[in-house]
Amino acid sequence: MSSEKVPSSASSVPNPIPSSSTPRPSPSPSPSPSFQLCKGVNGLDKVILREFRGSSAEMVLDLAFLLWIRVHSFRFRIVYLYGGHVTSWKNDHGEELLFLSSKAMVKPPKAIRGGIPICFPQFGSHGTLEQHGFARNRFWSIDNDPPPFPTNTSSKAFVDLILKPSEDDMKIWPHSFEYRLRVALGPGGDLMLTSRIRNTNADGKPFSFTFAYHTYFSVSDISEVRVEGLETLDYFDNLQNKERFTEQGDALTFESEVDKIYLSTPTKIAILDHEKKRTFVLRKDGLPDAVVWNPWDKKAKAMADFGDEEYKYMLCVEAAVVEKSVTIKPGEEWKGRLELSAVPSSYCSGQLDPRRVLQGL
Ligand SMILES: O=P(O)(O)OC[C@H]1O[C@H](O)[C@H](O)[C@@H](O)[C@@H]1O
Repeated sequence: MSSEKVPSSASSVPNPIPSSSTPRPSPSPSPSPSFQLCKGVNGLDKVILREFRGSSAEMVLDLAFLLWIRVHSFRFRIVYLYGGHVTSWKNDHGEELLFLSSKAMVKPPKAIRGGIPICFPQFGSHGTLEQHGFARNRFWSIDNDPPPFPTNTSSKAFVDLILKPSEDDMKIWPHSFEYRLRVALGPGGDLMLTSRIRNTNADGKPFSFTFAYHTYFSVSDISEVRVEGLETLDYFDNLQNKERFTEQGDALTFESEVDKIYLSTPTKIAILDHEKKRTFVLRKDGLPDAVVWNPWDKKAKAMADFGDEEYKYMLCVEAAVVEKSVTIKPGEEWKGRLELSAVPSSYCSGQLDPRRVLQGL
């Protein structure tokens, strides 16, 4: 298992979100983010993040706990505190890169259909909890006091969220934890999610969990999409009683429903969208498995929060820990990181060398 455990850290960084709603000028250029909290449209609280080199990010917190981030006025991500859920990620041309269903319900207790739901402490039905655990339909908070991140993180536009279990959560999953999620935008527009989950049990007991960043990518036409990096790997097929098989042949292509959990996957996976001439590259750390899901037509019709034809325009490739659950003792922390980039690709059938994509050449 490649999950990463790091010891507890006592130090902390200054509170990045001023408690007052009064506009606060940014401090002079510094390598750390500067913040401004003021009133935005309709009196909504707005947090503005600025980067040293002039780019900026805005976050708007509305009554429904909407958090909106904008960088350079073009690229932006929307993160709902409901579910700690990223619902939008756009490139410099304003093109949306994540799929969000037109029928998505942004209303508890239903998880939002699309974007990047967080599956924790259980992926799928691999346990006694509700499908995909409860993190995706709980209200998270802004983390005012996150422990420091390694200094090599180049991103200056980020937000830290935190989830702790409620008393009701403890009844269904009797473990105390602190789940810290940092959502960051890299200088090139990359979207980076880092999860740090700490066991804070006072009874000395370890706990185990499974996990996934259930990322819905927006694609032009599912029948024109290839996934590279998973060929020849073993997988569990959820459509065949979770039996284990080995993938044969080249890159994955799609012509019917798929719901597979690939095991011991490489740290880099590429999704090539032939029609859009775009390649998504996933880089992951601490997340050995990868789930590939498309409900196709029949299941699409059976889902109330998903359009009948929308399966054509999405593909989930989910960086995950499923086969071997993570176990952490009190005081221990697990870290799982996902980095997404979208790069132009000049893919023409038969001309692509998968190694070039996977090696970023
Ligand atoms: O409908 P949801 O609970 O959001 O789950 C949507 C899908 O998520 C994952 O990809 C699972 O492997 C699928 O079995 C499941 O159908």
